[in-house]
Amino acid sequence: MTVRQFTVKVPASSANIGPGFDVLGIGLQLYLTLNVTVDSSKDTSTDPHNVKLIYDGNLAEKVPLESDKNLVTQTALYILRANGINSFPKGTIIHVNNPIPLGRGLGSSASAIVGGILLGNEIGELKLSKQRLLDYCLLIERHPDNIAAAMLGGFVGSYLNDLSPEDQDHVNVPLEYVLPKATTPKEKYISVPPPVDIGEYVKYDFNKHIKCVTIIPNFEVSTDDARQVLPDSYSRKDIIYNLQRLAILTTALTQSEVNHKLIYQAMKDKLHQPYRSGLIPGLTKVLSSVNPDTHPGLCGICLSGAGPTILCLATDNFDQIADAVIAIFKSAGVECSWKLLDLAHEGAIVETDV
Ligand SMILES: Nc1ncnc2c1ncn2[C@@H]1O[C@H](COP(=O)(O)OP(=O)(O)O)[C@@H](O)[C@H]1O
Ligand SMILES: N[C@@H](CCOP(=O)(O)O)C(=O)O
Repeated sequence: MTVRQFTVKVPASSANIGPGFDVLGIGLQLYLTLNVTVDSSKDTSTDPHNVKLIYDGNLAEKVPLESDKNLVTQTALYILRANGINSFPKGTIIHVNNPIPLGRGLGSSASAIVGGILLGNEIGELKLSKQRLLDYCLLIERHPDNIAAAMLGGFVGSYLNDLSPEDQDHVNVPLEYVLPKATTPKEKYISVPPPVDIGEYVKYDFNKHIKCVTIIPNFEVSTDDARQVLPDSYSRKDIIYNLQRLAILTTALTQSEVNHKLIYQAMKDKLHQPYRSGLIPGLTKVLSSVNPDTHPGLCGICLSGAGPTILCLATDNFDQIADAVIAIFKSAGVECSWKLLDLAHEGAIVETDV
């Protein structure tokens, strides 16, 4: 009888940080954990790929426990298949603990994908680097911002490389070929590794006095839906508006003396937030009424990821800032909870139990 045990731990994330749509992300100290045991004496044969999944967390009733339907195990099966392995070993038991709320803009899907890729890397003993594992993640979540933050931790910027036409076709395959559905023909399953170096990533410093106040409305916005409402093209004026702020923001957040007003202005956006306001009652008012003059200590305010969570970066007065946002949402008929979170500087890890 062989027993193997390890734990995968992946931080939540907040993507975009205002002007950095699909570019910036920060890892947050709220962790998806996968406690994995492989014990060949345990019978897991009722699952098509030998896994018994146990899930604790928000909206647990919505999370499938079959390995070919659950995002974490589907993702692990993709990286295993791409490396010649078609199943988990017999007796694989995965206990998932997920405090990251689903569909709220705190990167739950990015954490699940990064967790699934690390799970597959460990189960298959593939020993791939994080840079290479990010290539696998990007075949599933095709914007790098929160994937990079979840994998690497800290405050991260990323871009996607120009690929050859064949590599670009590979990256653009329908998602159901990467994470097959029951209706996907077997011959369409992606079972080869992704192109190498799909993206590039840099970690910036981040002033340690700046904390993340996350105000979480009690409804979900699917990231897919929130991307559907965005236009296909933008005016030169709006693109320049965001580029100017992005250039200032990545340095402003690193400076030892926090310049609240500079950060506040640099966190404004014209590429995604205005279009998403139709999905999030109260958003326009929240973004226009809570500022460093009305709420000292606030550095900047933006939609977290695709929303509906609001991210306030702040050095002080966290409760008052959260209360102000909650009151505005309440007047729009939306109830919220909130969390004060620090940056997760380290990113995703695998801890092997002896
Ligand atoms: N730990 C998890 N296990 C299984 N599925 C998950 C997990 N985390 C997220 N998901 C899936 O991802 C969906 C949310 O993804 P998405 O719309 O991108 O929102 P988010 O902003 O939370 O990433 C969930 O409804 C669920 O289907
Ligand atoms: N850049 C993406 C980020 C989505 O983040 P999520 O946490 O909401 O999944 C976007 O804004 O669409």
